[in-house]
Amino acid sequence: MALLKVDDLKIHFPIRGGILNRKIDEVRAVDGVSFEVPEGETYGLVGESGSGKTTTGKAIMGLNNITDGEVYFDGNHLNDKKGKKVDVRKDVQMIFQDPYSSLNPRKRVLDIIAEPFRNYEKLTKNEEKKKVQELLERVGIGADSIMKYPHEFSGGQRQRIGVARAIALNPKLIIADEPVSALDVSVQAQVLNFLQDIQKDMNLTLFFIAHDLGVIKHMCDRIGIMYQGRLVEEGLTEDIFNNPQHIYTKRLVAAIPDIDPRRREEHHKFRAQVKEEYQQSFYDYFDESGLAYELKNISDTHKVALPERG
Ligand SMILES: Nc1ncnc2c1ncn2[C@@H]1O[C@H](COP(=O)(O)OP(=O)(O)OP(=O)(O)O)[C@@H](O)[C@H]1O
Repeated sequence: MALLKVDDLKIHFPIRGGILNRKIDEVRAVDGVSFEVPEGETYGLVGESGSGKTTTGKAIMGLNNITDGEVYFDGNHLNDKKGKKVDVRKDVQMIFQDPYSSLNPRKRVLDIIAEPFRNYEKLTKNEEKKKVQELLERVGIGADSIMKYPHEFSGGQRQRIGVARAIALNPKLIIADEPVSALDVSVQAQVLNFLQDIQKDMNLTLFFIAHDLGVIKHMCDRIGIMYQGRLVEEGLTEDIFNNPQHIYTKRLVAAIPDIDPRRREEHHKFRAQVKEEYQQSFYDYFDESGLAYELKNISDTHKVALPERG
């Protein structure tokens, strides 16, 4: 059974205006998204800025009001209006994009990491200290760092402290929202590998949000490609990379710089094909699919000239 099941999730935010502050329109941040994540696997949600990835992640954490659709976690219906409220705060933890702003600069590592479990476990001061030291060791930071402040650590180390805090309650699912995009490229791979080790060790399920397909390829068993609040394609990572179906996915895959010299020629061919297909299908697809779509926006984002209308 899937640990996480999201079924036709919709999250619309009202846009208010006028002197009466009435709802005049809405942003369809998430507009009918479905996927399942089996226990112990990593699911990647990829898409450009504003496509609805974070809004989906927050809905799983219970941090967003759901307009329509269902979220099930570990067999529990999380947004059943008539049913009993299910509290997933202990089982679902989040790690954030920016390790510089997500740790309180005025708190010591001891308090940062102990904070989540202080609400759940009544430990003595000594037991608490021991537990934090064990967690620090586990994430590869010396136990003697316990009295330090966040500014005394590098970005990669801070992200490890964020992970120590996230795993302190033995969660089942971790939502990682762009966990390495604020880090130097040189430390990104280290942090990703470390996350995978922790995942294996603890049989964690990971929900991984990123805009970088290279990162997603490295980490995920399955991926969903999100575009303007919808999943345009969804499946096993390998299948999506080897045989992308949707023109938007093809463009993302074609944009990955391929550093394997044996595949360079193949990749160049694929790029040329995608370019042609994109030109041909551009208006067909975007006009008829009903996706709200701003021409200027995509040409700016992808730094491409728009094709002539045929
Ligand atoms: N509380 C809110 N009220 C109104 N609109 C919102 C709210 N939260 C998000 N949105 C809008 O919903 C859309 C999706 O945002 P979201 O943050 O989920 O995208 P994203 O794919 O995670 O992008 P990024 O990578 O930039 O974080 C955006 O247009 C955003 O402006």
